[in-house]
Amino acid sequence: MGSKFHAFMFPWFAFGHITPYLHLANKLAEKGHRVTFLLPKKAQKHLEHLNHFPQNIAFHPLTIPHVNGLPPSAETTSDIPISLDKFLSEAMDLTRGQVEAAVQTLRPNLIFFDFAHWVTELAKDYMIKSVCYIILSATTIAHTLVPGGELGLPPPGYPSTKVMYRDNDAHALATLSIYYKRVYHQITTGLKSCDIISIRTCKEIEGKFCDYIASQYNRKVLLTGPVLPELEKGEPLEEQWIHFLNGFGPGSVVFFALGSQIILEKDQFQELCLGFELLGLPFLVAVKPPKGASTIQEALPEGFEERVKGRGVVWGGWVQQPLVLSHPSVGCFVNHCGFGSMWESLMSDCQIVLIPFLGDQVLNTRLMTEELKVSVEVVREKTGWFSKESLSDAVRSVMDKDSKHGKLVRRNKAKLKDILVSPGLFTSYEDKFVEALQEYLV
Ligand SMILES: O=c1ccn([C@@H]2O[C@H](COP(=O)(O)OP(=O)(O)O[C@H]3O[C@H](CO)[C@@H](O)[C@H](O)[C@H]3O)[C@@H](O)[C@H]2O)c(=O)[nH]1
Repeated sequence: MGSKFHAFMFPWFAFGHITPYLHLANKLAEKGHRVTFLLPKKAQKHLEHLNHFPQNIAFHPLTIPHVNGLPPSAETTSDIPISLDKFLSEAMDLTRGQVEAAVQTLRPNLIFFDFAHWVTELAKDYMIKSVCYIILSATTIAHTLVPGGELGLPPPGYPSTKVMYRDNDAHALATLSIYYKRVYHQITTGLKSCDIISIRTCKEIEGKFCDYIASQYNRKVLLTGPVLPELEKGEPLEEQWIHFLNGFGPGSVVFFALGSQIILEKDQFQELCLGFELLGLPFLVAVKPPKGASTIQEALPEGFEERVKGRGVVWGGWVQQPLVLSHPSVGCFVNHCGFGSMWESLMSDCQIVLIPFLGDQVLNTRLMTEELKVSVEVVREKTGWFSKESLSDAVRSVMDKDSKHGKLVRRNKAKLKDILVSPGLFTSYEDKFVEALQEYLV
C-alpha cells in the first residue's frame, strides 16, 4: 500500500514512553501519514512543543478514571512514586471504553500500544492492525519478558552471559518485584497477540537480543532504530546553562541526570553531592529534590554550596539534556541508563558513567559496560548504597587522561558512535519500518 495510513498511538502513561512514541509519530507525519495520539489530558500541554506536524498529529485527550489508591490528580508516572504505578495501570485499563469510542469514530488503520495489551482484542473487533511498539531495550524484553524467564533470571536460550543481574542488584529487583507480575502479563500478552512487534532499537547494538525475541515469539520483529528527535528543530539551550558551561574548558564538565522518575533518599542525595565535591571537576547535577524535601537547597549537605561555588551546580528541575550533552564543555555524562538517556549518551561525545536504579536500567548498563564496553558502572554495595568514593572513582577512571581503562572505553565508544552516525543508518531503519507497515496494510 503506497497510500497514506492513519495510526492511533496509545503508550503507557509515562513521559519515558509517551515522548519516544511522539518522536515516532513525527517521523510518520513527516511522510504524510496521520496520527491520533491518545494521552492523559494534563500531559498534552507538556508535549505540544514536541509535535512538529500538528496538521498530521492530533492529540486525543483521555480522562483518567478514579481508582482507589491513585491520588486524584495523578495522570502519569511522574505524578506518583513507583509503588503506586499499579493503580495508574488499573486506571489505564479503565480507559478502554474511551479508546474504543475513538476507534469506532475515527476508524484508524493501525493502533500502536505497549502496556495496554487489550488493544489487540479491540483491534480485531474493528479489523485494524495492532502494533506492539516497545520503547524499552530489546535486551530487557529478551531477559525479562519472554515466556520461561522469572524475576531476575533469564529464560532458556537467552543470548548473553554478561547482560545479567548480580548480587548487588537486589535493590533494583526489589523495586521491579512491585510491578513485575502485572507488567509481565501485559507485555507478554501484547507481544503474543499483536499483529506486528516492533522495537525502538537497531541491530548494531542489540541484534542478537532482537533475533532471540523473534525466535521466542515466533514472528518477525520490525526495528525502528532509536528515532531520535532533531535537536535543531527544538528550542536552543537556556541562557543560564550556556553561560555556566561556557565558563569551562572543552570536555571538562561532568553532567549528572537520572531521567524523569528517580527520586533519591536524602542521605544518598547528600552522598552524591559529596562525591562531586570529592571529584574536584566542574559539574552540573540535575535531579529531583530527594524524598522528604521540597527543594534541593534544603537538602544539600552543610556548607556544600560555599565549598563548590563557581565550580558546580545542583539543580532541582528539568534541563534540556540532549542540548547540555552537545555543549562542548561537557565531557562526561553520569546517568541511570534509562533507554532514552542510553541513546543520547551514545550519540554524544561524552564519556559515560552509569548508575542504574530500576530493572531495565541495570540490564542496559550491563549491555553498555560489559557487552559493548563503552562505559563504566559505579560500584554499589549489597544494600544498593553507592559511596562518594565509588562515584568519584568511576568518573575519574574515564576522565583521567592517563587512565588505561578510560582510553579503552573512549576508543570503543568512538568506534560505535561512528557506526551509529554513518549517513542514512537511522533514516533507513525508519523508512524500512514504514514500508513494512504499508505492505502489511495491503
Ligand atoms: O532533566 C531532564 C531529565 C530528562 N530529560 C529527558 O527525558 C528523557 C528521559 O528518558 P530516559 O532516559 O529513558 O529516562 P526515564 O524517563 O527516567 O525512563 C523511564 O523510561 C525508560 C524508557 O524510555 C526506561 O528505560 C526507564 O527505566 C524508565 O525510568 C530523555 O530523553 C532525557 O533527555 C531531560 O531532557 N531533562
